[in-house]
Amino acid sequence: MATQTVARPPAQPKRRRGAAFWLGIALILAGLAVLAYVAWQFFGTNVVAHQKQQKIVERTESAWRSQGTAGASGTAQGVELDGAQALVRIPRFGKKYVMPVQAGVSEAVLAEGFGHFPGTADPGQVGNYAIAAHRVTHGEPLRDMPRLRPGDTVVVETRKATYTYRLDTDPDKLIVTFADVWVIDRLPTNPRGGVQPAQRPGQKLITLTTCAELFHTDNRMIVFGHLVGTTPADPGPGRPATRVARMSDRDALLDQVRTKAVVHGRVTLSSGKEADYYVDLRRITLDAQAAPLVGRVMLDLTAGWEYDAVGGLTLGADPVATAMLHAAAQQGRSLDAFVVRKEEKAHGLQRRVEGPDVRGRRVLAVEDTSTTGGSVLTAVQALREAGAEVVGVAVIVDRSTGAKEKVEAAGCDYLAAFGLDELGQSQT
Ligand SMILES: O=P(O)(O)OC[C@H]1O[C@H](OP(=O)(O)OP(=O)(O)O)[C@H](O)[C@@H]1O
Ligand SMILES: O=C(O)c1cc(=O)[nH]c(=O)[nH]1
Repeated sequence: MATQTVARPPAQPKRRRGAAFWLGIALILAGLAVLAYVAWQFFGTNVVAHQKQQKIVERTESAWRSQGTAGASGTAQGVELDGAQALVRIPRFGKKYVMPVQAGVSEAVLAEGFGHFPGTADPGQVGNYAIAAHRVTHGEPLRDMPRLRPGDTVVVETRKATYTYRLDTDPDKLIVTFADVWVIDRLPTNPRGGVQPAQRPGQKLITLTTCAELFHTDNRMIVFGHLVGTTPADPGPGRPATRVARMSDRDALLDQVRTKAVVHGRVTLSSGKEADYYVDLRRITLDAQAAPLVGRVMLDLTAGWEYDAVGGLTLGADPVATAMLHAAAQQGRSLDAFVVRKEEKAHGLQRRVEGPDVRGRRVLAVEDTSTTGGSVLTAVQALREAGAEVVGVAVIVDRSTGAKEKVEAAGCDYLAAFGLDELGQSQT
């Protein structure tokens, strides 16, 4: 059988790869390395940081449980060996949100959660407890900082106590450069005269700082708040109960409102609307046990505002204002009260706003409950006509039926000590 042979093609001369080829490969590899680095920074560090932060939280809680309030601890490079200095919870960020706080603001500390600015107050102390955290990368503890609102709480737990701070400012309204260190001063005073805490010495403040934008920036977003409650920690197993857990004023007042003031049944409201429940806060503001709590809680709620007289539309506002007057006096602070009549008095001095003159003064308008906001806005209008500057509106219970929006549309900030959710009511 004849065999066929296939002629082999002539061997190709080997092509030599030029410098341009290798340069291209090097650039691609460098590009991939940069991409990998960016991906690591933006995603990888988050995964690792979350795991690390959770471990620190667990270690901290277990150390506090086993050693009690007097437990021993040591530090290395500012970081407690047996866990964090404190744990921060921010209810607006969800029930599961808990982050460790460690001493200093070095990269190593901030990679593990919050850092506590050296030289600033400790939690619960007079002065300014100033803490910082990343907005992107390393677990992103403050990614959602712009969602925080005045009135939100920040809860700081230490081995010895739990401190509840209430935020007074809007993070979107204060962006500073990294060189603006006044924000962590004992009593921060804005050199440009903008957003700042109330300028009263002796307050217990908190400052949260993070990056102002999601990508690299030297600007910082800032929010200020003040202490509204302290609950000493349980001393731990086998330790003498020298201090027992005590309800905060706010919790005690909420308990009083829930048990004494909420009445179920069909009612017609002041606005003429109908509802399935009524919050009769006169049963609170005129109650021997609850009224002193009203004074302290409302002062705490509005500690971020500067005013020297308080009152509102008679009758609901009257005992709220006098409770605040007495609570302020107990704290060594001078606070006048006033009453806004529903109509100008036809005889006597024919005044609409009774009490010390409010002309030219910064005043707070209060209310026991707000439904439509109509009553408190009547007071705001009368106060403005009387020459007062209304710094804000504060109510004990907000029924979540549009009062906040209406008051804000009239140019006043609005704060409520309790919302509908805390009373366990739905919106009718
Ligand atoms: O936000 P609004 O829709 O205005 O409703 C709230 C108002 O209703 C209640 O007072 P009410 O009118 O019953 O009068 P009183 O204070 O004289 O009892 C309450 O004390 C508020 O003042
Ligand atoms: O809207 C109102 O009139 C109103 C509601 C409420 O819960 N409590 C109250 O005193 N007034």
